Amino acid sequence: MLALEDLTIRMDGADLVRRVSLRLEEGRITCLIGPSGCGKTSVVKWLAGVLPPGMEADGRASLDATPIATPHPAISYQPQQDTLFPWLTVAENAAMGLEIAGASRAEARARVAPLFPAFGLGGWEDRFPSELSGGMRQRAAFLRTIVQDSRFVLLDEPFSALDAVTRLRMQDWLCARLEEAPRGVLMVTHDLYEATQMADRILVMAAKPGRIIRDIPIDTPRSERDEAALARIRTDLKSLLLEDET
Ligand SMILES: Nc1ncnc2c1ncn2[C@@H]1O[C@H](COP(=O)(O)OP(=O)(O)OP(=O)(O)O)[C@@H](O)[C@H]1O
Repeated sequence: MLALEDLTIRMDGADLVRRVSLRLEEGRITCLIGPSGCGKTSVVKWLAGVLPPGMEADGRASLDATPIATPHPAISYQPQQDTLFPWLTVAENAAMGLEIAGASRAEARARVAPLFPAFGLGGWEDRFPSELSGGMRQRAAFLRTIVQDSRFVLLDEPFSALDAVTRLRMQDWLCARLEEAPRGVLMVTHDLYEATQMADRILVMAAKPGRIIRDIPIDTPRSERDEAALARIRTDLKSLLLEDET
């Protein structure tokens, strides 16, 4: 289990995020939702160990109850922006995460190669990021992150640039992959459908300061979820988010 306890992030003397705690379990997806600017990305960046200079943070991370410093090899991270290296091909970019984690170039390429078709990138392996659409770049960045063997994965709006059908395909791919190889996922999303379809737990943040105001477990297995029950959860989520705006 990866635990984050009591994270407070300050900027210019004010609390941007106050006392956020959460736990990620292997095999479970936790979605983090909340209004724009409430600090979701900042929480994820802190866990990834890449909080920007100018933000100060107090908080504790632990892995199986042992305190850890971040960045940590058990945690991989896909930022909101695709951050592909423009001078590397799609195949080289996709393999980069594995190479940084210690795999040889050949081994990394062999691991990513079979995944390109499922990611809609078959035939684009030797192209450069500038030749790809925004959605393709996002899928290449997702591939680079998810192919790593880390026990925990932080995904910041991983499917935001995808069309509706591709988005459903990638959501299904991720859920199926997690059934085969359970990992703990923390996913930031603005899409309430995505959250209710995919999450085992939804954490709702409010703004000013950013804090968790609701923790909603969804215990029914994904394949057995009843649309009417999910619609009720989405209605509750909408009211919470609207209340926070007023
Ligand atoms: N690098 C930075 N330097 C200064 N301020 C920043 C930086 N990154 C974020 N902020 C500010 O911190 C606050 C929280 O931003 P953050 O990106 O964490 O929110 P968010 O909930 O993820 O938003 P969104 O849903 O729009 O992505 C915002 O007010 C934002 O303007």
